[in-house]
Amino acid sequence: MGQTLSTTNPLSSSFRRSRSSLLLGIGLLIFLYNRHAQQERRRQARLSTRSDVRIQDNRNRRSKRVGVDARFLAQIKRLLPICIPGVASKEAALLVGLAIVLICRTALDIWFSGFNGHVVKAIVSRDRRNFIALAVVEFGFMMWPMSIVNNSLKLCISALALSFRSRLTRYAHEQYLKGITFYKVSNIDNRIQNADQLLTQDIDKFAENLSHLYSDIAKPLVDIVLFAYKLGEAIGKEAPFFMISYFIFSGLVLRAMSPPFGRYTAVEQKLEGDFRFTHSRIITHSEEIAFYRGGEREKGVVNASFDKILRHVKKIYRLRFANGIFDSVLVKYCATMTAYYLLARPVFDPRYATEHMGKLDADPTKIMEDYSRNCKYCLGVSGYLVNLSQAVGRLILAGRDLTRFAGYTSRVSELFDVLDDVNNDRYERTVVSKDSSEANVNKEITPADLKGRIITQDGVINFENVPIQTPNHDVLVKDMSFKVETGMNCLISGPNGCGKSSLFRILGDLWPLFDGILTKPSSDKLFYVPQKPYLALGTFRDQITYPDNKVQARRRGYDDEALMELLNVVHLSYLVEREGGWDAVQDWADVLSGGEKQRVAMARLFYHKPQFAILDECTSAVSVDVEGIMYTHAKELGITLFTVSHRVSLVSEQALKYHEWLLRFDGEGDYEFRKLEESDLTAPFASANKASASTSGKKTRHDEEEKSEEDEGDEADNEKNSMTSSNGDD
Ligand SMILES: Nc1ncnc2c1ncn2[C@@H]1O[C@H](COP(=O)(O)OP(=O)(O)OP(=O)(O)O)[C@@H](O)[C@H]1O
Repeated sequence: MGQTLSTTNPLSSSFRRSRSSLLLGIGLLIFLYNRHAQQERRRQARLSTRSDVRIQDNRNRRSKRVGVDARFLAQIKRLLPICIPGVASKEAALLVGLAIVLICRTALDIWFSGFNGHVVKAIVSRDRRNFIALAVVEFGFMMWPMSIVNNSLKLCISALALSFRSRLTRYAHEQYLKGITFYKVSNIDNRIQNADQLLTQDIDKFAENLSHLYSDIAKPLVDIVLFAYKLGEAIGKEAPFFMISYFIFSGLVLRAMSPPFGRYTAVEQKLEGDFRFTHSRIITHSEEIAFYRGGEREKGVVNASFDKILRHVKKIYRLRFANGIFDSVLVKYCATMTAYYLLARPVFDPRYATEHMGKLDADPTKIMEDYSRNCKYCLGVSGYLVNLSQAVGRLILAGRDLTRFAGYTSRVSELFDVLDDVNNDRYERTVVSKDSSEANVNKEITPADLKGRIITQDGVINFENVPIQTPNHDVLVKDMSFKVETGMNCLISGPNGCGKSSLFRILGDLWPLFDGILTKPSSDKLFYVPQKPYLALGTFRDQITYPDNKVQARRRGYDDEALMELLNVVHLSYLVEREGGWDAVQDWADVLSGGEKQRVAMARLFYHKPQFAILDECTSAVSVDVEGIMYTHAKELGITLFTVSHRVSLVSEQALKYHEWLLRFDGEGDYEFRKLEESDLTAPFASANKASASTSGKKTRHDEEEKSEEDEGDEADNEKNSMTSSNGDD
């Protein structure tokens, strides 16, 4: 029989008897709350990456302010439609599913809190039948929905994160690999320095945080409302209010007092990245380092980098130790005191109990049941007080994580902003000032700056008053005019950095056309063969047909037999057998020698049969006889050649036979374009080439260059002196 609690009530003695276990229980529940909070923190720490909240202007090293503000909301507004394209999308369905699972989870928590109380009551009152009905039958039945709901929650969150990542990554790939945006992002615009990291890790972290954020905010909110209501019913309305207020207060104090661990994590990740980089350099350049016996030197470099990490991490540990003491006192022990007070108050204060709970039951088993329901933590599912505390704790942590999430949001939306801009011919670039006393300057290129006009026409390349200007706005040649038609094979020469490659970057649409008129065939009819050819990931066949794949090659009439004919031309047919057939997949950059790579690139040129080919010192490692065969074949295919070399005299006699025109830069802003003349070839070089070609027959251009090294200085002078006119159209 229940009766109103009074100071003489026998209930007081029974309460005293169970007081020690009650105190133990409260301590346990606070400990468990704190453990949960720690687990949450650890989970979030795992989510952090090297980029984390490092939102920095890479050039100027200015830290951008990233926070939960209007800018953040605008960025979210922009990114959300990419993640959730519509109400009929898979992501919308997953969100609804997740909401349903979250509600089920809360309903089960409430059920369990009550159930737990009943079990304790059955044990305390030694009611075996009731205990078996509860602990075996009811629990045996309910464990299935509990297990299913818990795992559904994890599944929904993971599926949502994966869907978000998939949407964002595909969108980013679409933008990044559209045309040559990937080139422009790193070569013309320089707002983002590490597109690879943004496209891989940062998008992934953003998606993961976004998917968790929904459950991390929605579920605690639902829990707080429901458990506060239930707890209010059980021990009075003031209790949940008091507990929530305390957690909010402690959360705010902790937030204000904590050192900037987010920033420290970012620095740590950067140092880790630098450390990884020192090791990856050793792997990439292992051969060169081994030849130099540079192990000791490299050990110094990697150890220095590792020491920086150690120093930083030790500093973080010291700060965490000091902060942890304060954190424990405020969140763990003061919260324990608050909970003691709240749970004991109806027992000690009969007026409060009568006022808030009607009357308190005197039956000790009922008190035990109430205690269990209200606060006890059992089998991972907790009572009202623990649930409420956990919900508030999760909300506080979610608030903290929102700042980190704002960091990811900023990085991902910055990536998309830059991609958008670049795709619309808007570029921004921080230019390092030539005068060290001046600050770096920000330069912009907008569509209004691009006054040049491109006319697409087959069989001709015509530069009319085109400036050769770098993305930094450095003018290499102020005003260039020359015209090359089909069959006018042309040598391009000039000193280092004079603008030879820049000319072709403009021709290939890699760099913007600031002024003048450029008439040229469409980009697919121009082909660039660099000194170090790019070898793609894929089969041996792919190396010849790049960027076409097998199917596209077939469509162009190239089966394996036809491709073998191309290999015969460049004397590479033996490679098919050596490397295990056309479908063999290797790391081709490692497997092929320098000369083989260049010959693969020539075979690729013949496969594409462009109208014009730019040969950028691409035969330097090829034997002279094979070089001649390649030029002949190019001519037979009707490919007009632009061959780049620092000096005319360094071009082999073989190559010269196939060129009639000369475009020569003087390195000081002037150029000449005219017919190639005998006098352009200095006698010693011509004879040296002839001699080496006739004696060895297999000598490479490198060998020839070395032989003539001594004479290079004189040759350069000769060339400069032979410049007759400037800015002249032939
Ligand atoms: N992406 C870029 N942004 C800004 N400036 C660049 C860029 N690429 C090259 N430059 C600058 O343009 C100038 C001309 O470079 P370019 O590559 O055209 O020289 P080059 O004549 O081909 O030299 P080399 O014979 O050494 O290959 C150099 O001063 C170089 O620093």
